[in-house]
Amino acid sequence: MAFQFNFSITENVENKLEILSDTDLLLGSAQDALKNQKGSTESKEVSSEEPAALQESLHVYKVAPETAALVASCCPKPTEDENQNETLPKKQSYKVAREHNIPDDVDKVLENKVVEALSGLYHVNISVVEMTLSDGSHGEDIVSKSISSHSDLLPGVYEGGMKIWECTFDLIDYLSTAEIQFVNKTVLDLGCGAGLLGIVALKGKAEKVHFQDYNGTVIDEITLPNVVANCAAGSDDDNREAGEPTSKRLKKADCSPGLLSKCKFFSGEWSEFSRLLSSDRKLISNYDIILTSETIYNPDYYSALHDTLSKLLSKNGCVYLASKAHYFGVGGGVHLFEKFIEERNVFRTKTVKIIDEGLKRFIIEVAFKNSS
Ligand SMILES: C[S@@+](CC[C@H](N)C(=O)[O-])C[C@H]1O[C@@H](n2cnc3c(N)ncnc32)[C@H](O)[C@@H]1O
Repeated sequence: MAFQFNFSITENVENKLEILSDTDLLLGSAQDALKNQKGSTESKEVSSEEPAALQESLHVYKVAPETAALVASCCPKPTEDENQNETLPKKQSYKVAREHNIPDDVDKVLENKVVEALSGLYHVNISVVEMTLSDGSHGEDIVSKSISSHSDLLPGVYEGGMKIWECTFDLIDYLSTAEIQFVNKTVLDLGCGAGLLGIVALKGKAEKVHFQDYNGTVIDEITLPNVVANCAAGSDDDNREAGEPTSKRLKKADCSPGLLSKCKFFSGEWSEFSRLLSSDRKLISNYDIILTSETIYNPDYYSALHDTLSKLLSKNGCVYLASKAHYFGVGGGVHLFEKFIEERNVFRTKTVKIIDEGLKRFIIEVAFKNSS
C-alpha cells in the first residue's frame, strides 16, 4: 500500500487542548521541542497538486520520501512482541489483543498528568503525555515514531489514538440531541483513543463500558486516565460549569470504584480483539451499543472492522459511527464503507446526521439486517 498519510504541523498548541480539526496535531509541544533541538523550521508538507482550500481541510498530505521509507520500515517488519497471524499476509504484523488491568492504586494513573475539562468531560492534556513519552523509552515508542515521520497515522504501528478527532464531538452532540439511552446497556467504544464516547456512555449509566484502541500506550496513558478523571469524586457536572479553571493537576484521583468496575480496557488489532473476546467467556462479547468515531479511513481495515462488528454487536444492537465523508490520501470514507457493508449483506445502514461545514461529516447507524 502506498503510504500517503501526513498532516500539517500546527503551532500554538502549548498548554492548551482545543477541539481539534484534523489539520491540528496534538504532538505540537513535543514537536516544537524536537524542532528546537534540531534548530530547524518545519514547514507544512502539502502536494502542490491539491487546491489550496482542499489542502487546508485535509489531515492527510503527501508524504516525503524519507517518511515513506520510515513508515515502510515500521510496518511490515515483525518484531518479537508483535503477534504474527498465520492467516494474514506474511509481511504485515498485527498487534495482538490484550486486556489492560486497572491498577489497584488508581491515583498512579493520573500521576504527572494535567487534567482539563472540555464539553463537560475531563481529559488529560495530550501534549503533556507526549512530552513524558517522547524520549523513546516507552514500550511501543509511538510518540517518537509519530514525530519523526510527521504523521498521526502509521499503519500497523500507530493508528491515531493520541489525538481527539473532530467526529468524536459530532457523535457526542448527536448522542445528546437524539437522547440515546445508555441505561443498563453494554457499550463498546471501538477505536476509542481518548475514550470520550465511552465516558459519555458511562455517565449515561451504562451497565458496562469497554474501551478498545490499537495501541496499548494510548489505553494506559490516555484512555484509562481519562476514565479515572471522569470517575473521580468531585468531577460531577456541577463542578464543570463555565468559569471553572480548565486545567488542573489532580493530586488524588479518589476514583469511584463502582463506576470504574464497569469498565474494561483492551488494546490490539480488531480481528485479534474480537477473537480475544470470543475466546474468553468472562468477557462480554455482545454489545447493545458500539460507538466508533473516525475509524473508517483505511479501506484495508474494512474487512476486519466489519467482521468485528458482526461478531460483537448483539442481535438487536446498534452501531453509531461518525466519519468524514472522505479521507483524502488514505482513500476511505462513508460511501466506500457503506458500499462495503452493502456487498457483505449483513448490516443495514442509515444516515442520521450530516454535518455540512468544512469537510462534510456523517453520523450513521448500523444494525443487523434481520434485527427487529
Ligand atoms: C483516527 S483514530 C480515532 C480515535 C477516536 N475514536 C477519536 O475519534 O478521537 C482511529 C482509532 O481507531 C483504532 N483503529 C484503527 N484501525 C484499527 C485496527 N485495524 N485495529 C484496531 N484498532 C484500529 C485506533 O486505535 C485509533 O484510536
